[in-house]
Amino acid sequence: MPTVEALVAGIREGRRAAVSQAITLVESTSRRHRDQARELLTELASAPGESVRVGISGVPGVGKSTFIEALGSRLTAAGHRVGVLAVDPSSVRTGGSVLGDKTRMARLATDPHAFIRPSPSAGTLGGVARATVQAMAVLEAASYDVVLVETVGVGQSEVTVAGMVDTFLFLTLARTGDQLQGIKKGILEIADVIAVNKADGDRQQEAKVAARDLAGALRLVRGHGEWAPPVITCSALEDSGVDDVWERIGSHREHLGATGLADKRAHQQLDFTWALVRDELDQRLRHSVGVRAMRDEVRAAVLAGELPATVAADRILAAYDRN
Ligand SMILES: Nc1nc2c(ncn2[C@@H]2O[C@H](COP(=O)(O)OP(=O)(O)OP(=O)(O)O)[C@@H](O)[C@H]2O)c(=O)[nH]1
Repeated sequence: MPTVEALVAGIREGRRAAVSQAITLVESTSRRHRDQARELLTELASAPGESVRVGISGVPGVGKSTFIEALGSRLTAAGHRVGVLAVDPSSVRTGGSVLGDKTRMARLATDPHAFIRPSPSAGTLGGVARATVQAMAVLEAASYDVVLVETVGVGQSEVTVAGMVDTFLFLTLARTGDQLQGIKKGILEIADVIAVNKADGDRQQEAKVAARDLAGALRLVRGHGEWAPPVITCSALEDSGVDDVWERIGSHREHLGATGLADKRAHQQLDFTWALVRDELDQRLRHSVGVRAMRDEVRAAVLAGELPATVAADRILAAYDRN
């Protein structure tokens, strides 16, 4: 691993190897690497790059990779530098595929103006989020002016990604029957733009109907005066409507305005600060010598019904504090 100084220089020149090594560094959980990563990010922060941060989510098979390939290729053709990151905290990969898998974005993977990085496999969502936010800073310092963060439509990962991007795009499919059944209410609350994908062939009409239904449902969820997330249709496979989605992302940005965007990012930083603190405390608790020494005993006592949870928790905390 090169020195932090060399990495910073390489990143500023936009050299891929340096970007890649820096991301490996920020993904590492070793103490020494964490210290180096902190030093690196402090250096990079002195020249913050301005970028468009977009989260992209949807259930496995909705077409996220295909969509990112289509959108990313359009953007690089238009002169942008595009970074693609992924947040996938599940140990068992969704549908067997790795998010951010380069083989599924073949064109973008060989595009000199794009940088794709699969999700770090590090266990907890907090750990993955931490690495991703830092990887985003590395990409921005290397002049990637659009960063796309892919995540799956399961669990907490969408909320986490929504907390690190400017605009959150939710990809969905037209389904027969109850269109909204498969869509969690929470998603409608965090989505800024919704696109019904696979609107091609004989599915176009169905997709339009689904988009209209969804737009109706959204009106019930969102209050007056708030940003009304547009619901549009697209086909990532045929690359139709993808430009429209990008335009809507731009509209959302305009709606935020410069101060709105700065404010949103500042609050994200604050939330992230506390998330990091919680994550670190959790790590310390796990590695606490005092807690380790009594963990098995407490476990057995709680399982046997001999120790109430409240008392057990107090004992664990006392052991941690004594450390
Ligand atoms: N007809 C049609 N098929 C599509 C479209 N977009 C993606 N597909 C197909 O849907 C399948 C899944 O696409 P992916 O892009 O791998 O989907 P994904 O959401 O990234 O999937 P996971 O990584 O498993 O979560 C592939 O066979 C694609 O070719 C589209 O716009 N129209």
